[in-house]
Amino acid sequence: MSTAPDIRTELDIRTDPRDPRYPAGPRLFSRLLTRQLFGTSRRQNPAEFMQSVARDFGDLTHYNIAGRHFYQVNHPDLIADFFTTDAPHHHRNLVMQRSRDVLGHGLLTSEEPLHMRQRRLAQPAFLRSRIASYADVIASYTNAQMRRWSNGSTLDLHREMLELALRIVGKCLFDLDEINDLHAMESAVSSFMYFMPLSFVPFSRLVQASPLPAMRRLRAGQRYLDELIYGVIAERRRDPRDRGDLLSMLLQATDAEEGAATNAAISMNDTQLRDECVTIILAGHETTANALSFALHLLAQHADVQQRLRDEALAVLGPDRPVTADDYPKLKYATQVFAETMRLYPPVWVTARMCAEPYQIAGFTIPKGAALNAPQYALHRDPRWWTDPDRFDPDRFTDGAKQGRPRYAYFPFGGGSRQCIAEGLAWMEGTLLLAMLARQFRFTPEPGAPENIPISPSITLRPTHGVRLSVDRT
Ligand code: HEM
Repeated sequence: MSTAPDIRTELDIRTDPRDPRYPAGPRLFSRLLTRQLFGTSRRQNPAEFMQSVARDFGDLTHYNIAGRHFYQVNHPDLIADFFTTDAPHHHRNLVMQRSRDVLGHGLLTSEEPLHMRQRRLAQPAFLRSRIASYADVIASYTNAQMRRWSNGSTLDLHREMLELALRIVGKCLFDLDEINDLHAMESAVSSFMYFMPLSFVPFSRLVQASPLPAMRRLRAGQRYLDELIYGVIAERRRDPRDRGDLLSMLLQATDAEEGAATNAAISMNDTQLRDECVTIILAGHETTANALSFALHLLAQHADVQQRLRDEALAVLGPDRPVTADDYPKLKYATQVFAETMRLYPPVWVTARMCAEPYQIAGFTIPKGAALNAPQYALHRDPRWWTDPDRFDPDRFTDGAKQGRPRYAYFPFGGGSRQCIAEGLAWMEGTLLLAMLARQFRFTPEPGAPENIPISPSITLRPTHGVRLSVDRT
């Protein structure tokens, strides 16, 4: 996707009237009390909370939770700084730091300079030429999944998309034709996702070592994935042919920059490979599945958009030919639908960091240890950049429409040196999959289903109760 030009606009920065050292923000205790006493509004989820803070207090906001400083940046210019000039002052946030217990030191959790080195090594696996071959995987696995759907049935499409995305990542990463034990893999991955927000609570290490069922599942999941991944790595070391998958690329990767100093090729050891594989499974599975599930929900709610998507899919792909990577750039409307879905329901709904050393934003000093949030959810629904922001309208993403917005009014894949390494793959996967699904099936909501789907913002943004739709062959 081409990006919008850099348009800079005036910032709305306000000072806290009670303490000029801080930017304005809500007093959480009084807010909570008012709500308890007067029931002034329904309970907000964290994504809606950040959206309301941005709306009520300006472009840089501050609040205290349990004695900890939180700063939230709500303007595209500040988001641009967050990802570029301010990034050297940041560490990974607390959740990512504690997630090293299960993820190790992969791309998501590592700090510089390790992160940069690993990124250099992993980058070739995600180049355009390489990911083109994954289109065949996407096509055949999507066809296989659709064959299991009986005409006229009602399905939880969120479950279906989670399963499909996991099969696709298993094949693209390891060339696993059939994940032997999909259930074990799913439960390992979901126990990890369950653990990540928990890592925020005090004494989480004690909780993790406890005999609680969820923690037992976490440890079993860790053992299962370790066995699987180390097994595949050992087999590949014995027979290092290129299988065309991500792991082959990671195994071949050598760091010329570091190697130059020692005159030897530097590559990843088994632990680093394991950490990157677990990271890719986790980062590549739920994000994609959630985006696709929300897209299907929106398509079911908007029959006109669904029909336009189907018309394009039939025009580009014909009625039954398998898709290829060459189809991807021609499926312009499908890409717009995927883009607009991630505007309304960004799978990564907030980018969080921790302040590593004091620095200034808009004249305010950010103290060491403060939490920093750049909320995709709030920026993507800010009426300054999006007219009628809650309306689903894929035409916001025509080339012309994109020109009028600042680069960081929209950032589902983050930015700067930590921008999603697989962004190209994710766009291709989302676009091809949506076109294939709309070509074959019509999706309709269950009678009485709410138009606004309940959401759960945790590590990723999920549909709280899944996405139940009826599926009919076209
Ligand atoms: C719609 C799908 C996806 C979305 C919305 C998404 C979003 C993101 C975002 C926002 C980040 C940056 C996080 C941060 O700044 O802290 C990120 C990082 C990452 N993503 Fe994705 N992602 C998607 C799909 C994938 C896929 C398919 C893979 C792998 C196959 C993947 C692998 C990664 C990795 C390894 C990182 C860490 C990069 C680094 O720190 O250098 N993602 N993703």
